[in-house]
Amino acid sequence: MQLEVDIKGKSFENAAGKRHDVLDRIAFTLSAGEVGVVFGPSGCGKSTLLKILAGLDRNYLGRVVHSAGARLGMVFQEPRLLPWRSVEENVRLAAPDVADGTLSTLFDVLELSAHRSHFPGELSLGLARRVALARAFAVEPDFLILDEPLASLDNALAGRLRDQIAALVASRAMMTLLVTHDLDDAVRLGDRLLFLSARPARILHVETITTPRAARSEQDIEALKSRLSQLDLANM
Ligand SMILES: Nc1ncnc2c1ncn2[C@@H]1O[C@H](COP(=O)(O)OP(=O)(O)OP(=O)(O)O)[C@@H](O)[C@H]1O
Repeated sequence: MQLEVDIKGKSFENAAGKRHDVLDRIAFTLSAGEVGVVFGPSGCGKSTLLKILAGLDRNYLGRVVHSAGARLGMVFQEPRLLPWRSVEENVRLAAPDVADGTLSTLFDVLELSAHRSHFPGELSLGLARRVALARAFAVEPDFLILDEPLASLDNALAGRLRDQIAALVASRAMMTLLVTHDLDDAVRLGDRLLFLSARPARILHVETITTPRAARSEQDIEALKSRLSQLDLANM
């Protein structure tokens, strides 16, 4: 299972017909079992890139090749749950064939077991994000896209959710692509970090982390962060 991305450009037109270039050349591959992290300044085109990779936007130059039949799981910045359906129904609607055991394990890992019958309006943002993650994983995806899954959560909650995501990602050999603004999350979760430029986004630097996620010590993480934060990305 592999994703091959070779985007040569993406632009939008404003109401006056003026072209607005959002993506420049973006080429990379991602294999099953790998977590790619897209890291870039606000507004550089990350969500636009994810929409293209998810097949939601086909209006771009270049090509994106997925393996035939690849199942996609996607978690947006906003959890997008159906408000009139319970937590469990939200997940089952997306994954009607999910086995009861798989669902219980997922709810267990994401600490959602006590919330199965709650409705989205009763959930905090952190809980709603976990439901959106459960829904994406219940589909047993081959390609998982996570758009800033830890944004707007306090440090303790974000840390717990990051560990839960790491556990879920390790449980299935899929391709994962995660967008984040946070270098710490990037080096803790990613195998390949794609550093994007300001708009129109192009890849400035690719960092491949060879130490497996579970074997990365705090010292490794700090050393990596310190080296990456010294990259002169503005002048690449
Ligand atoms: N449908 C659209 N029509 C016109 N312009 C758009 C559209 N979608 C996005 N843009 C523009 O494309 C640029 C990149 O937006 P995008 O949301 O992809 O950036 P981002 O890197 O995900 O931002 P953030 O980090 O703030 O989430 C912005 O200038 C935005 O205004």
